[in-house]
Order: sequence, then structure tokens, then C-alpha cells
Amino acid sequence: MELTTEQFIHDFELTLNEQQQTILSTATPSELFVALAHTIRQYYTPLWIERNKKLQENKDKIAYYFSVEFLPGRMLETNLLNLGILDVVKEGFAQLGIDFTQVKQAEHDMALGNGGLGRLAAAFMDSLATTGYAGFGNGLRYKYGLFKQRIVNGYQVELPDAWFGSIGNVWETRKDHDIVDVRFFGNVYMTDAGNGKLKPVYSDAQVLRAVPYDVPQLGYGNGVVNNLRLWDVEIPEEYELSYPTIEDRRRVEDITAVLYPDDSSDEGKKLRLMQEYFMTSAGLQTIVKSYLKLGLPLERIYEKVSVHINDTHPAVAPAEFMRILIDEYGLEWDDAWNATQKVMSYTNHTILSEALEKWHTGLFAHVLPRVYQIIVEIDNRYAAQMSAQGVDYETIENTRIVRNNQVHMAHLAIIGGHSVNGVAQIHTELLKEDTLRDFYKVSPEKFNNKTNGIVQRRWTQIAAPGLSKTIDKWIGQGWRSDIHELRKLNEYVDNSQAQADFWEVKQLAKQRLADYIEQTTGVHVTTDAIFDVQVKRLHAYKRQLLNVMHIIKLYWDIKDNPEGEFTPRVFIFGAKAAPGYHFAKSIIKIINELANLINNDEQIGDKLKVVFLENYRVSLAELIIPAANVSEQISLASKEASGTSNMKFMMTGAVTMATLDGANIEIKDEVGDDNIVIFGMTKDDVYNHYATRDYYSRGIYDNDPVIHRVVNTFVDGTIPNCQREGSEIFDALITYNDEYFLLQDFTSYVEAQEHLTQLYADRARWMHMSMTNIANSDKFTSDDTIRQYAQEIWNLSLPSHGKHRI
Ligand SMILES: [N-]=[N+]=N[C@]1([C@H](N)O)O[C@H](CO)[C@@H](O)[C@H](O)[C@H]1O
Repeated sequence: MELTTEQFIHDFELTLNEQQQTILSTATPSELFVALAHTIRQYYTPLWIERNKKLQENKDKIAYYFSVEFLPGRMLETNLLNLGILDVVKEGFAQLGIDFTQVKQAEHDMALGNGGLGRLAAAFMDSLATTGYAGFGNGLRYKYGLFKQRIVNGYQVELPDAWFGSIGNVWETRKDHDIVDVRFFGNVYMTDAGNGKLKPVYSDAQVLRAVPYDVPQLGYGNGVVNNLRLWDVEIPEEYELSYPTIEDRRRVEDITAVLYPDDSSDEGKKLRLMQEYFMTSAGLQTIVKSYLKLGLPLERIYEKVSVHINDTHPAVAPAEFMRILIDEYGLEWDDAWNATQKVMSYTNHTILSEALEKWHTGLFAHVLPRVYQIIVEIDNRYAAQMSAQGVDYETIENTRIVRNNQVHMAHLAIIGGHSVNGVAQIHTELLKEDTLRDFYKVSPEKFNNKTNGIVQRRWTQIAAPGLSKTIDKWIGQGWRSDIHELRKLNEYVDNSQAQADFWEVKQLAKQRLADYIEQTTGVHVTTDAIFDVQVKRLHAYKRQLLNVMHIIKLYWDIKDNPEGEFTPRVFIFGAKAAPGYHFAKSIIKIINELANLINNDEQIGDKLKVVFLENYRVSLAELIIPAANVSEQISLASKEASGTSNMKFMMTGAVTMATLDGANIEIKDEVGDDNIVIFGMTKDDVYNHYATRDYYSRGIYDNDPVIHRVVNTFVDGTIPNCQREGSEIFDALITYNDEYFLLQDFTSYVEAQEHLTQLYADRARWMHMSMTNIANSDKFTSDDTIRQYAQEIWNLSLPSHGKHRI
């Protein structure tokens, strides 16, 4: 949008005075932030209203992305950048003597997600608006997001994330006109509806009010504003007699109170099921209502609506949609089912069985009696249809929705939709070959791959403005709107001046991080060291423990030969563990105690430093990632479906230390074998061990003195204050046979790290690698990923409204 600095200053001061009743000289960063947010709200609201009007008038097809998690982090800078006024606002603040950084830091991260899955959903919202597609998000308005992590005496302590704080969510708007009711519990019996049909009659159901709050999703430089709808719960006045006590009311409010903090595993709690159904039912009810305003037949709703199921969490959607179409609007089963399968599509984000939700039939039928009836009907009809098609009994049994007193939510999402995608090539192949092989056998046409992506604008222009200016210097600014122009940088990867510029801007980013590390942990680190970073959720399959074992090996190398040649390294960790994940929390304790041991050892000095940065979150990732030299992506092959931090490190010039897992493989394909460091077993090696059951970690421990010494370090008292945690780790690695093959991959990892140290010592070679990773990272833009979803799964065409990106 066209905006002069003078006009912005006028609008901002007016808003600060009128809405905040505050003046510049006394305003706090938080008050300035709210005033700024309200100022730009005035700029995008007309665009938002215009957008919704045009989409309705033109009857454009809309895709709805259903997710229990959205992890946008901070939205201020993205909204300013996408409106095209970031520089104007920074200039305006400079003229007013306001520190823009302080104001931006007054915004609390919107952390309504656990990790990659939630962050991806937020990325897709940005890319849908930027590519111009009509794609809306549908989720939950949690009062408390992902817990705040504090490290106390080396241990993780979880604190509520009161993100609403004193200012609430400045970006949201309550939409009373779309309030709907959602029913739980009670009994349902079918009665004659008179027209030869049966209709359900509910008794003793609990009726709750679903209230939508909409958050704008602004496109980059195209005036497009899409919607992220987050549902909150209230008690309908007409039912308040059913909730006489504060306790009753609190139990209701619990439905949207807090995000379940588990990443890649499901707790299976009743409240979680209620959360999932609440957002799904409310979303589908309002989607059908707004579709009917188009005056088109409900049987053909699939021509105007797509609903995407992000992992199994909203997988009740096909059954709830059937309930709405049949019970609420009287459609015939077959018409409703035809529409449902054409509307629904599903993404699987992990092969870990503990993450594929399976609800006990008793619990499910108790919470959602009518929906359970419909699921049983869907399941029986599916089995009959498959049998009629000659599918063998075992395959039918393996794919049924209701099995062994459990409702398999992934099966409902697959049977109830037309598309199933994985999030990286190897992951999608694993779904076809193993995790969902019986479904692939009966419905191969449904399976497709959509490799994840990232919002390059956030991880370069916002998180790495210095790097972005350096890229401008060498290839112009075209890459800012067309990321594929980044490939032009391949021309300069061996240009000494270019290498010097990119080295310098990385060193500046490292210094900024070093200052943050000293300020928050008291540990002084030198930017002459290699910054080796592993930031992601703490999970055994991501093998933070393998990283720790390598550090212990380096510790002994230095202790054995203190005067020896050693390239200084700083190991930086950031990771939250699910509160109930005891083993993960023990690893956090070990990392912190190992850090204390090493960082206070004069003999080691600056050669080695270990830092655990508490409360890893999106806004902290924006400081850490551009400062990394090494990106640790060391999961056991086959376990990390994709990963997305790997793409962010690549785009900001880190070299990846990787196993051939998830999207690491596609990163290697883009940069070539010489510009990445690969180690460890392949997926096939791992599956061979599963098949032959021949892995015996104690054998390696007994026969390899280096590994023997490293493993013993966990229990021989070398690392103080963590005897219990050390024993747990020793048992996991030896007694319980090392589920994630750390000992098997250790030697290969150590050799890869030694190779990497040599590469870093050769500045020209290293900068060739670093710049090649930046230049070829364009493949991983979520703009392209979302185009593939729109064209290949949702069959969306670009609405006529709003200028579209090439
Ligand atoms: N749940 N889940 N899955 C994940 C992540 N943990 O959130 O989804 C992410 C987004 O698809 C993947 O990148 C990651 O590999 C996968 O483990």
C-alpha cells in the first residue's frame, strides 16, 4: 500500500492519543505496540472486508485448513512487511525517537502450537494469502499457549503461557454473527421423521456456544487478506441453569483453556477429544451456512469448499460433516458421502504409532454419541464396499475405522477423503510401503507427496535483515518477491568479495546471539568458534543425546590433550519436552549439567562451550537460526517425517549435519553431496535391523573403547548433579538396547564432525558451501508447497479478486 512517513506518523499519534489516551513521551513499549497494531488495523480492514465481499460475490472456492495448532509467533513485522510499510514505519519511529526493536519485542509470541506441525500451519496461512488463494484457517483460541519453559537447577519447569496478558490478542476480531452451538454427551435415538426417513432425537446433551475470533492473514504485497478463525467457548444463556456453579463454568471454559503440550504423541484425554470436535463441528457448521448463502445445491458443496485435516486431530471431520448434511439438512446418505469424500483431504505428519490417535469406543460414544453412530455406519459400509470389490478380509480388517474397541482417526480421515499426503518424499514412501500400506493397496490414487516449506520472508527479510541486504547487493532485490531468483547467487559462491560479505554478516548475527547468550545465561562465547545448533522439540528420535555423546567425546579429547590443536565450538541447544515425557526431561538436565561442567573448566576455556537456551520459541528461533554455522538434523533415518528448521538453517547459510531422513534428503538433492555433511544409517539399514532384530548395543559398548568411555561418562560421576538421569540414559542405551541406534551411528557421526571441522578451517570451501545452501534454498518456499496443495489436492483456482504473485 502507498503510505508516506508523514501520513503514518499522523495516523499513529492519533491512534495513540485517541485509543490509548496516551502521549508519546510517557507511552510504554507495550502501549506503543498496541497503538501501532491498531494503526495498521485501520489500513488492512478495508482490504479484509473487500476480500470477503468479492469472494462471496464471485462464488470463489475456498479451502479451509483445520488444525488444532497454529504457531505464528509474533505477527507485527510480518503484517508490516506484507502491507509493504515496514520501512516506512521504521523511518517514522526513528523520526519520533521510538526504538522499533523494543516495540516489536513487546508482542508476545502467539504460541498456539507445539512445533513443526503448528508452525507449518501458520506458514501455510501466510503463503495462501501471498499466492492469492482463498484459504482460511480453522482452529482453537487457547487462553494458554505452549507452556513457558524455565530451567531451574538444570531442570525444565513449565509455567502457564498467559499470552493474552494485559493487552489480549490485538489482531483478533470477535464475530458474533457466526456463533453456533456444539453438542456433547447425552443420548441419541432415531425417530420417524415422517417422510419415510429417520431423524435423531437428542436427550440430556450438553450444549456449548462456539464463538469465532478472526485473525487476518495478510498476503505479501498483494492486498489479499485471508482469515484464520479461532473458536472460543461460552455458556449459552438459555442453558445457564445447567451450569450453576463456578466449577461447572470452569469445566466448560477448560475446553479452550490450554494447548496440549505433546509433540508427535497423543495423550488421549477426553478434554482433548472435546477440543478437537468443538473446533471441527463449529468450523463445518459455519462453512455450510456461508456456502448456502451462495444459493447452490448442498450436494455439490465440494465445488466451492475444501476441508483439509491437519494430522489426525481434526479427523472427526468426515463423520461430523455427514451428521450436518444428513441430520441438519436432510441429505441422502450417498449424496452426503459423495460430497464428504470430495471435500475432505488429510495430511499425515508422522509414522510414530503413538501419534496416530485411537480413541476408545466407549469414551468416544460417551462424548459424541451421534457421531459415533455415523462412524460405525461409515465403517460398515466401507467394509461391505471393499468386500464387494474383492478386497481380502485381512486388508479390510487392517483398514477398518473401528477395531479392537478403538476408533482409528487416521483411518476415518483416509476413508472419508480423496487425498492422503506425506510431508517429504521419504516419508510419503514410508506411508505407502509400511505405515499405511494396506490403504495404499486399496486406494493408491489417494496418496501423494507435498514436501514441507517455510515462509522465506520471515526467515530472511525479518529474522536476517543484514543477510537480506547482502543478498540484495549481489543479485538485486528481485528475490524478495520471487524467491527463485536466489539461484542467481550460485554465480558468486566462489567470489572472494561475496564470500567476505556473507562471512561478515554471519559473524554479526553470531555476535548478536553471543550477546543474548551472555545476557541470559552468563556464559561468554566467542564468535571465532563454530556455532553448532540443535533447536527443536526434545524427543528421543531427534537424538539430542547423540549430539551430547559427541560433546562428551570432545571433552575427553581435550582433557586427554589440553595443548592439542582444537577448532573452538559452541554447542547451542533449544528444546521443550512435553511435561509428561520424563526421559526427555532427563536429557535436558544432562545437557545443562554437562554445560556447567565444560563451561567452568579452565583447562577447556573457549575451546568448547555448551549452552541450553530456555523457552525455545518462534521469536527466539529468529535470533538463533541466522547465527548458526552448523545445523544439526540427526534424527534416526525414517523417524523425522520432514523437519522444517533444516530448511530455515539452509536458507540463512548454515551447513547441515544430517542423516538421510525427512527433507534432509531433498536438501542434499538441491545442494549436492559436497555442500552437506551426511552420516549414519539409511532408512533401509534401520528397517533391516527391525527385520533381523540383530541390533545389540551392549556389543558395541563392550567392543568400542571410545563409545565405552562416552557411555560410562553418564554414570561414572564425571557429570555432577545428575546421577539418576545418567542411569536412565545408560539403561536406555545399554539395558534397553538403544531404541534409536545412537551407538550404531556414533562413529559415523564423529567422523562426519571431524570432516566438518576440516571444512570450516578452509574458509573459501566453507563459504562456497554456505552460499550454495542459501542459493538453492528456494525449493523450500511454502509458497510453492501451498500452490501444490491448491492445484493437486483442493482443486482451487485463483480468485479474480486481488493481484496475484507470478
Ligand atoms: N506431529 N508431527 N509432526 C511433525 C512435527 N513434530 O510437528 O510435523 C512437522 C510438520 O510436518 C514435520 O516437519 C516433523 O518432521 C514432524 O515430526
